Amino acid sequence: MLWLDLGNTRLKYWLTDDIGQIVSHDAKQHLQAPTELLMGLTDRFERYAPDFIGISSVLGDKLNAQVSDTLSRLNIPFAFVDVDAAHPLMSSAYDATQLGCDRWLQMLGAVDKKKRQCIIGCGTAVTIDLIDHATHLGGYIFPNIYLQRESLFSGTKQITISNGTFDSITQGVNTQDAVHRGILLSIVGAVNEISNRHPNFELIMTGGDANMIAQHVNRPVRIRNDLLLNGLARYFDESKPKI
Ligand SMILES: Nc1ncnc2c1ncn2[C@@H]1O[C@H](COP(=O)(O)OP(=O)(O)O)[C@@H](O)[C@H]1O
Ligand SMILES: CC(C)(COP(=O)(O)O)[C@@H](O)C(=O)NCCC(=O)O
Ligand SMILES: [K+]
Repeated sequence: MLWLDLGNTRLKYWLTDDIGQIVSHDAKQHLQAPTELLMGLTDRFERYAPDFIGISSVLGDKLNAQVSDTLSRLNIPFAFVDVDAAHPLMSSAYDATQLGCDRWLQMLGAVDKKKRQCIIGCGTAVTIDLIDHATHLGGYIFPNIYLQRESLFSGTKQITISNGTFDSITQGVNTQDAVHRGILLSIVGAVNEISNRHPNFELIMTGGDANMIAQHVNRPVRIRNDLLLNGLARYFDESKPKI
């Protein structure tokens, strides 16, 4: 199988064998041109001859149509994930027509009916979602640290920071530190607040910035970078008659 995750910043793929073991995987920045990136990867995909391609995309109809065109040339059946708020593994209170399928798949990949879980996606957007014994209660969406820095940069005259590192939440005594530490605190603070409000929910983080954020959270966080892949596998396993 070939599994594709088209996020707002990166395309991730996993090639798995008959028993579900990963034989090849990678994550690449697509710079809003996922089809060009996919075309460059088709040789590699063809070499593994997957019998199905399962896709999670949050890139919208126009880019998804281009992705479909590109994949059609491989002559391998493929399907995009549709959010199902009444899935047998997890029901959701969220408007299913709006919920990002990556968010949903990350939850589907983690859900455990015996637990209370808080899934934090640390991608282009930071998302926090609460699941109570396999019912998705809803969540929150934040711009990630880089988007926050860009908006501060473009909305002010005296803040011209374009680089620097997000490594501390201690107060800053110069603009560069105040900006970076303030932004990191806004995300870490939100996670800590959710953690305080929902002390019985296990904190689970995934996505490109998970390690950076997790270090500053005041409660143990489980990092799981297999959630989306796990969600894709669970989804297509349930919907097998369709493929
Ligand atoms: N090699 C990399 N290229 C781009 N971003 C990376 C890389 N490694 C880690 N990241 C971090 O990953 C974040 C994007 O996370 P990701 O989960 O891939 O997002 P999305 O699903 O929105 O594409 C970026 O904000 C960046 O900080
Ligand atoms: C919230 C997201 C932008 C996160 O995307 P990502 O950071 O993984 O690229 C994406 O899941 C999305 O576009 N969702 C639609 C809005 C919603 O979930 O309500
Ligand atoms: K993502």
